[in-house]
Amino acid sequence: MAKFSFLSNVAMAAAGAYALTRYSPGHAPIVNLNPYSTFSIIYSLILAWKIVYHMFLYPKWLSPLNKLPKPPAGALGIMDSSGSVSAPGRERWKPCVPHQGFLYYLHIFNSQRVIVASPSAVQELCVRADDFTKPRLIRLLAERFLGLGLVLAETEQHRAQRRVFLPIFAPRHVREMYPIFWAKTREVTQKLAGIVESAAVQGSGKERMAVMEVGHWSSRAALDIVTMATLGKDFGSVENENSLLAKSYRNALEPTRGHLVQAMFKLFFPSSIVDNIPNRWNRALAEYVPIFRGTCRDLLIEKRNAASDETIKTKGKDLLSLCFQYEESARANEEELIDQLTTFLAAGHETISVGITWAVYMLCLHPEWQTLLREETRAHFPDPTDGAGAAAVPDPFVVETLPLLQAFIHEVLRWYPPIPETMREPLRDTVVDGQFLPKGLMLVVPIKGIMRQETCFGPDAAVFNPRRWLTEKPVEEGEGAGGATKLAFNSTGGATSKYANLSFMQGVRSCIAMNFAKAEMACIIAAWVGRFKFELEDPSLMDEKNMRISNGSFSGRPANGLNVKWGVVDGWGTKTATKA
Ligand code: HEM
Repeated sequence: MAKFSFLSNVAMAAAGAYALTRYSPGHAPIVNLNPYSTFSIIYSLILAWKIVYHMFLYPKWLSPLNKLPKPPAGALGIMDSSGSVSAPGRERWKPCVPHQGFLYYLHIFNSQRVIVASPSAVQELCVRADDFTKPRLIRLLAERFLGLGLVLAETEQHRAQRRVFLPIFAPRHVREMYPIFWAKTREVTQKLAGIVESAAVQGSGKERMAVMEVGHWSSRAALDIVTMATLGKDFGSVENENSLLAKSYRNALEPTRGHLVQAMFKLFFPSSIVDNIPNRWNRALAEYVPIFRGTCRDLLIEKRNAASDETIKTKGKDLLSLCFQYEESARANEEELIDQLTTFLAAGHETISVGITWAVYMLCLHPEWQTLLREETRAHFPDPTDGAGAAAVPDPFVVETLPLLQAFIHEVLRWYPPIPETMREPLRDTVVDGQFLPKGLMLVVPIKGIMRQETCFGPDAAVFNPRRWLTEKPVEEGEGAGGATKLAFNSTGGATSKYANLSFMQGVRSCIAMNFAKAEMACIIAAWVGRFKFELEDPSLMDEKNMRISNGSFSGRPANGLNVKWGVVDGWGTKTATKA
């Protein structure tokens, strides 16, 4: 894209115009034109040549990548936005195209892209993290609100940040967060149960069901949990959907197709121009990003003032304390600390909300799993709607090993990974798995496509089957009868390689909060399936082919939301729980 640089074109045209009018006026493109017109003509010719060369000649005929297998369908025209290159499209056609781990296609404006589709090639991208950075497009899309936090930082800066922030997501520390997960889970579950009950009172009362959009509620709960767990502050989004933080997040940070298109424009034109176009995305960013970042700034100041005791700043494991440690070790300034806070809020909110939404969709498609999970979770979780049970918290060690719940969550994350694809860009010309990849090429890792390939998850990879995460194990002595077996969770799911299991990616750029995410999802899904039964409002969605998936942001979620009929299931029974 650097070849398209706006400034270099202007400079070349200006130099050409100057040279022609100054030294050879008789040979200016059209005799007697003034320098401005000469400049315009030369500029147009440069642009036209670059467009023809970079958009047609090179990608379609001259690029060495052209020899790689390609999508079988889809006219690769100037605006190549055919279905064959969309994320769901890729996943559909890939198994039909024989490949050696790499596929080539042309994206918008015929920009070249290579899909990295084999675990061994993905492994190289993960292991050689310093050679493959996040592409410029991703930085342009997210930098304005995330800054250079952990998601966007690269190489040495990334390593320094990751070292500092790892402890907050260590398994032991995540287990200490269960009271937070559970308190918010109780609050949202009680609120939803109340809505269902009042819908039943107002309606016929027979059905005791209410239609609610799953993503709306999972998003509110996830935002509160991530702010409580990382910033120690409840912004009350479950209580009030228009709470300041929820509203500013929705309006400024929620990724939309508009933001993506705007970021693409920045590949061709300077950010200072694109960011100042008077459109609704820029207006929203200008209005709400300062509110969001201002909230984070206030929290930092509050914590700094409160932490007069140096040990709180240097030994604490909460995010704010770690921010102070980062400030000291990396000599970071306040804006960089705010970058970290916004990064964690954004990365930890949308993904979980999307994961829970897909889990409820899968429960609707597979009602037998509602029954199985309800039985298991009611036996091991306290009743979240029991007003008197506020002090009871599920035991993290039990939750981590509950076979059915864990198997179900892992299969949902395999089948509908909240981040269905990611991208990388080689920092220099390189070779991966024997394939030459030029510097700056956009590499697409089709996380979802890979996890649905038979070569990665076995012959039934293209089927939703939580049982792939279960193994029969002999019952240990002291547990019961000799020779008997029990179901146990197995964490590989039968994947042929660690690098086939990519819901959270792998290596040093993998999700830093994987344990946190799984624990939070376990609490919410257990509480909801224990208390509610689910049915799709639109029965046509029982066929997954009718489910449209949004493709305009980092996460893949139901394009039109997920409206589900929620019904309260009475009873809960005795539960095993620890006291907080
Ligand atoms: C089910 C929920 C989640 C899923 C599926 C998920 C998935 C991922 C994936 C695939 C990546 C790698 C992205 C890439 O390389 O392009 C990633 C990175 C990251 N995630 Fe998550 N994530 C989840 C939840 C969370 C939560 C709750 C947080 C924070 C509280 C979080 C914070 C991050 C951060 C900071 C990174 C960047 C790590 C780095 O580059 O060192 N994620 N996540």
